[in-house]
Amino acid sequence: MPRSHALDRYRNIGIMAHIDAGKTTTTERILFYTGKSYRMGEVNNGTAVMDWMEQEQERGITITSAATTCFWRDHRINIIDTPGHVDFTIEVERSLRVLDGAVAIFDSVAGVEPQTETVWRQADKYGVPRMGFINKMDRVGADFPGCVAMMRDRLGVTPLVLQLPIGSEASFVGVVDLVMMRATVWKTETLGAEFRHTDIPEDLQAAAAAARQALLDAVLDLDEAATAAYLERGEEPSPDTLRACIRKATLSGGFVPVLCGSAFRNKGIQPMLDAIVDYLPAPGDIGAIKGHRVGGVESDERAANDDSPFAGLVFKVMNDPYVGPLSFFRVYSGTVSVGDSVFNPTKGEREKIGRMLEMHANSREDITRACTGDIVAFAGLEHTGTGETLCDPQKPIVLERMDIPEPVIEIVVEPRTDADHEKMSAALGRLNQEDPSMRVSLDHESGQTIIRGMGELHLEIIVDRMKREFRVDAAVGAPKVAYRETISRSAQIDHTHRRQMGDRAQFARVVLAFEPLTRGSGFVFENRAPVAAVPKEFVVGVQKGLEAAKDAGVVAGFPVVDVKAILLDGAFHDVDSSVQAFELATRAAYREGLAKAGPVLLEPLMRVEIITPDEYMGDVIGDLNSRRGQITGMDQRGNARVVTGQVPLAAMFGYVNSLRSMSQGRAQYSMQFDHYEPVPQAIADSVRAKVA
Ligand SMILES: Nc1nc2c(ncn2[C@@H]2O[C@H](COP(=O)(O)OP(=O)(O)OP(=O)(O)O)[C@@H](O)[C@H]2O)c(=O)[nH]1
Repeated sequence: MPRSHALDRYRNIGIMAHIDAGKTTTTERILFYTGKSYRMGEVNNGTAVMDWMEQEQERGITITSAATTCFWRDHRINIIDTPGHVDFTIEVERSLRVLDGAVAIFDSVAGVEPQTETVWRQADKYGVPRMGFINKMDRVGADFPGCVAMMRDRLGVTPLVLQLPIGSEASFVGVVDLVMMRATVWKTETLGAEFRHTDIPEDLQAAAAAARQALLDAVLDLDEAATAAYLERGEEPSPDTLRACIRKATLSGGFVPVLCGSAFRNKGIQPMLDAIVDYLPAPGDIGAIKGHRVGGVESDERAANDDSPFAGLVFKVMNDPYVGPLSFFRVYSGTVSVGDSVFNPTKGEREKIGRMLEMHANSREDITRACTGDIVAFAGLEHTGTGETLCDPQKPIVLERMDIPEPVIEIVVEPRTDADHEKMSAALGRLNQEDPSMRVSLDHESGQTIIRGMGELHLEIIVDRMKREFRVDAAVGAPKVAYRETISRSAQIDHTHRRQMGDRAQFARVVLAFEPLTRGSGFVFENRAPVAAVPKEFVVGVQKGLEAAKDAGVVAGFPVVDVKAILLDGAFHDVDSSVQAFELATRAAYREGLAKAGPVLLEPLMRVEIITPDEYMGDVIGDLNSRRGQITGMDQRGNARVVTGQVPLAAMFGYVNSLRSMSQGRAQYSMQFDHYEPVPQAIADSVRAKVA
């Protein structure tokens, strides 16, 4: 079966934005104009077709990244929705991993907002070419040049202004197209509004000429012949030549085409679609995808074409009410058909491709084959989770895994009945498969289940889904800071476990050293004991003991990280020693050893940015200081002040309400995990007192 579109007619793109910049509205419009959305959803009344989950509709925010296929100018555009809320960074990373280009939506009044900056930096990491769409040109205070300047200043890019707005705020009617040097004006604001091309309005001619000149200066030297013709003979480049130069500049990174419009008023969407086709990369432009060494699988790469061995990445697993778990998948190389048996090299398991779907905004189509560049959903995969590779079993490759951020906040959930208990473990297993940034663990002492996540909202949504989708009835505790524990110096313990139980005795001796490691190393075990002192079978007991013990430290029972435990020596008895005896000896040695090694409590420190009108600046700073915050920067942005700082998460609960009342609702903030740091002694004491 031949492919429907050549690979150079594919665009796998993401739409990224700060909350409320208009990502959902813009996506909706794109789907409408590309003809796949039959009913126009409006975010304000909660029927947007991209937002499928109930929670999203209720909250009016986009949480999951669903992929949607649509068509424009005989190109196949796959849109991967990326969330704007920083609680969902992992979702952003996931989608950035599989998209080739992105459209960043800016609010013309707010400009470059903190989360856009965050997502922008993430996109830098993945080298994703981008274009900008300055939305909401109809809003009071819309400032196109201000936004462009902010892109330059805050994002450090060279904006390629391809349009100028005609009118602003209520009088915004269209754009000057600087490639064609003509105006595009929308007749009405209703959906499906037609546009017409006219001459550039007189009062914009000088500005348009200057902006066009700036554009030529920025990109024309990417085409030698065009530069020569222009410089020597004064010949203007043809639109195609100019577009080719803009494309080259965009793909090389650093240059960002900028367009404008108003998604809500249906202006500017069609030219944006043209620009996606003209300037954003096709899968072939990205080059071969690299795999990395894991276990027996060597590092390798795959060229992006149908003849390469099959390989691709599951970037999203979501539970679909009709089909069950759906795994969104990007094919990087080769092709895959229904009935194929493919290989998951991370799990070492085969998967059978039973059903394959192409997702549209509000319909799905069963397909039998997917080719390089396609984004499809597999139904019924058994073993594969988010971030894992599926490939040709004869040619295994592991495509890179994504960075998963540290969870900083936790809640305790207690199912009401035994039946709920069972449902809950199934539900959490499923949710975890969808979302590797949530962690589930069992408190060994209390037997309670603990869920850890990225932020209050993240946990709230997990619990909400557990209750609604999986019908689990559970008592849920208040969110708490996910503290960690570590040690500040090395210590060595020689512990002998001896116990008489009836006519049986238990014996094990372990010599364990505990050493601090650098942040982010986790808990590591090393065995250096001679086999004659501790035979292999008993080393298992030591490992088991540490495994169980590391979840609870000696300061206040939080997980222990950045510690190396080394088994140096030991002793056993032919009859009385057992795995269990070694496990018990290790647990005792662990408690003693950690207590000797200067244990400390670590807390998550958050990077906070607050944007406030000048008059509340003093209050905002005073309040941050009272929250143990450290101010790291103060800046002016437009007529607002920007305060940045680091504040312990523990001091930030309910901050949104304080800030609101402090500034009469005018200040905003955003917050993100930065690193773990030791807690001051007085605070550590109070945390311990609360836990005890
Ligand atoms: N005036 C005006 N309002 C707009 C425009 N585009 C979107 N909006 C409004 O801005 C609000 C946010 O729009 P969304 O499309 O939900 O923004 P979003 O970026 O998807 O937001 P999240 O899903 O929360 O990340 C809604 O009330 C929209 O109606 C626009 O062009 N002009």
